[in-house]
Amino acid sequence: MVSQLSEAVLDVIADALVDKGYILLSDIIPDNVSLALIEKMQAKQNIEFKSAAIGRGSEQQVNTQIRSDKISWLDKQDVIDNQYLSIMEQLKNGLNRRLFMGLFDYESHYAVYQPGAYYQKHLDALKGSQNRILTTVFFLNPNWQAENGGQLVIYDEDDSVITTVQPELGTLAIFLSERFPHEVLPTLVPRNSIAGWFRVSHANHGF
Ligand SMILES: O=C(O)CCC(=O)C(=O)O
Ligand SMILES: [Fe+2]
Repeated sequence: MVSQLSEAVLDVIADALVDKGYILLSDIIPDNVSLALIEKMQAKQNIEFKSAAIGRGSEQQVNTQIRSDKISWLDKQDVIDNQYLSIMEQLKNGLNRRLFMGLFDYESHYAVYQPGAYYQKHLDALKGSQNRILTTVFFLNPNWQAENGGQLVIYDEDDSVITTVQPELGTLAIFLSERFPHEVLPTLVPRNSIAGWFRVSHANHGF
């Protein structure tokens, strides 16, 4: 069964993106999907995860000074990955209908931050690059304790903290990729998440 995002939830998300550029949600991904994603991550750990790189194309490099998570990309062909991806597809269509954002595709990876891992403050997209438009981060850690660290800190354009997000199971953060610098504080215990980005089609932008 494919879970459905209600029109009311899509309205709330669209309004928040217009008003503030970001939103934190809980309870929009059904528990059975979250649990399947957790199991999937646990099964994959240590086999299929690779050190995450920064930069794009030929400039890609692993730099553990900046980020030290390990990642594994989601795949539409995988039944469990597809449960999450189909909800993101509904989000994409719902936002395009409401805001004419022209979101075209979505790429996402599981990420595991082992004890000591972090991701220094960064933007997910260069201003004006029109590559990554909207970022999503979905957390998969039941009973997260604040003293574990590992929070996602989101800053405004003047580098003041807007919000500090505990990576608790079921929380989904959505924010405009070019607008909000953010960082993952060092975690003391393993921290699991799925980070994803909606992109526009380059074909629509003269490339
Ligand atoms: O896991 C998180 O809280 C955010 C990860 C992140 O910022 C990224 O992968 O670009
Ligand atoms: Fe990021």
